[in-house]
Amino acid sequence: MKPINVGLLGIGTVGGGTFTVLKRNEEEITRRAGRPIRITAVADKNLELARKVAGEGVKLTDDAFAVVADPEIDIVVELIGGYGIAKELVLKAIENGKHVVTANKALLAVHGNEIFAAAQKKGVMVAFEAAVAGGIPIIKALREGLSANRIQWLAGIINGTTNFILSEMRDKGLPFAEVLKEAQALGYAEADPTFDIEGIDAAHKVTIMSAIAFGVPMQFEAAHIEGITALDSVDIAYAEQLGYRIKLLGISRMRPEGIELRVHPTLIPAKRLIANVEGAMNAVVVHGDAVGATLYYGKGAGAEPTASAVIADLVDVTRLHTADPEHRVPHLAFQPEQVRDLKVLPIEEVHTSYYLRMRVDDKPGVLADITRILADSGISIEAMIQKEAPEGASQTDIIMLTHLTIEKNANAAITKIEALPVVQGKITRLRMESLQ
Ligand SMILES: NC(=O)C1=CN([C@@H]2O[C@H](COP(=O)(O)OP(=O)(O)OC[C@H]3O[C@@H](n4cnc5c(N)ncnc54)[C@H](O)[C@@H]3O)[C@@H](O)[C@H]2O)C=CC1
Ligand SMILES: N[C@@H](CC=O)C(=O)O
Ligand code: NA
Repeated sequence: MKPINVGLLGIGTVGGGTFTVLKRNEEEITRRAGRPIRITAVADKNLELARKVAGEGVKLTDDAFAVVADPEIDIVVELIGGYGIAKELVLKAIENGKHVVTANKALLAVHGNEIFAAAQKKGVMVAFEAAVAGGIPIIKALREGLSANRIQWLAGIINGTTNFILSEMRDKGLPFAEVLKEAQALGYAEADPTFDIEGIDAAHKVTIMSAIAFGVPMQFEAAHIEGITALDSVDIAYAEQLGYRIKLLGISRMRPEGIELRVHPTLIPAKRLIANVEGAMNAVVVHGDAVGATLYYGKGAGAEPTASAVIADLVDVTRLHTADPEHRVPHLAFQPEQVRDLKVLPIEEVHTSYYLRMRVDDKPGVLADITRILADSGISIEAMIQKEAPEGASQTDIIMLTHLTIEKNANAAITKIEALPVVQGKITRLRMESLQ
């Protein structure tokens, strides 16, 4: 059977893993795909690296556009990253009638609407399993496995670097900067690690999941994004005492009036399976009206786990290469003309519950003042701890967990509580999700 020819753009962490796994499992993969999948050209601006990884028998170049223009290439695999040259290369590959496989979530979250429209017009596939949660087949699950459902919400630990940092800080008490360096050395972090720690990478991924779960366009620019840099280790400890874990979650929920799309540190009950996902592991919970809650778990970063998803896409594209475009699974799960223009809700309209930590004067009546403001705002309290003031101290910490409310309600109540003379400084507020 004639092999399918692949041009690999970028042979770094994921590109290197893809090359290695494809070679190692060649026989198994061919049995699945129906024909051999061969990387026949590699472009990397670091030619020495390309030579070292790919060896002999493959065309090597530092000009990625030469691969994209090569008439012998059937599928272009983009593993360079970023929104710059990667966008030009992907659009050029599509224009040249080539299928594209990419792990580039940044590119798809920001320019996906344009890229998928171009691919649709040209009748080529753009496959992106590796772009979300690395090796976990979450795109396949959302796009195909759950297609009977009205998906109601999804929430995931979708950034390995930050989950690794939170786990190491909690378990070993290591400082943030040290753990970040380790995550970089292990190949988990983005080229610019602020994308990881500020929640941007997770927002890219939840934007993509939201689009294919709900049949809406990519709306990254409307996502609410908070990372883990402002997180205080005292809150990690208080959350534990209350039976919760803090995880950086990407959350998207379908509501009749719009879509919630947000990334922030989140308290989740410690007894949930997802609360126990540690290190660079990822996990996503998807809730469908028919199936209920489903959980997907696995390695979300690293060379071979991500290569696993890239190659699964190569197998899919190879199988469907000769199929009529109408018989292929739609890029974004819904038929293109069925994509709905449902907008992302502002963060003030989000429905959630809260963890509040405040420093107060250690005087009688303080608690009554605070609970009155919350009650007047229609916010009920689920749990509370008041720390004993240390010997001789005149102030103490109160930690409260609230029931569900609307964010603007919580904001108004927090402003009123902060204005009380007995409350010192700003209130620390974290969102909580029950994930049931
Ligand atoms: N590392 C990981 O665990 C994961 C990475 N991804 C995504 O996969 C993509 C690749 O990531 P990594 O392999 O980690 O990056 P990397 O930095 O290890 O590899 C990128 C490669 O592209 C080459 N390159 C850069 N500019 C180029 C250009 N103009 N022409 C040709 N080659 C060029 C670099 O020399 C490098 O070898 C990114 O989009 C990333 O977000 C997705 C999931 C997991
Ligand atoms: N930097 C990302 C890599 C995979 O997408 C992460 O840490 O999850
Ligand atoms: Na995946």
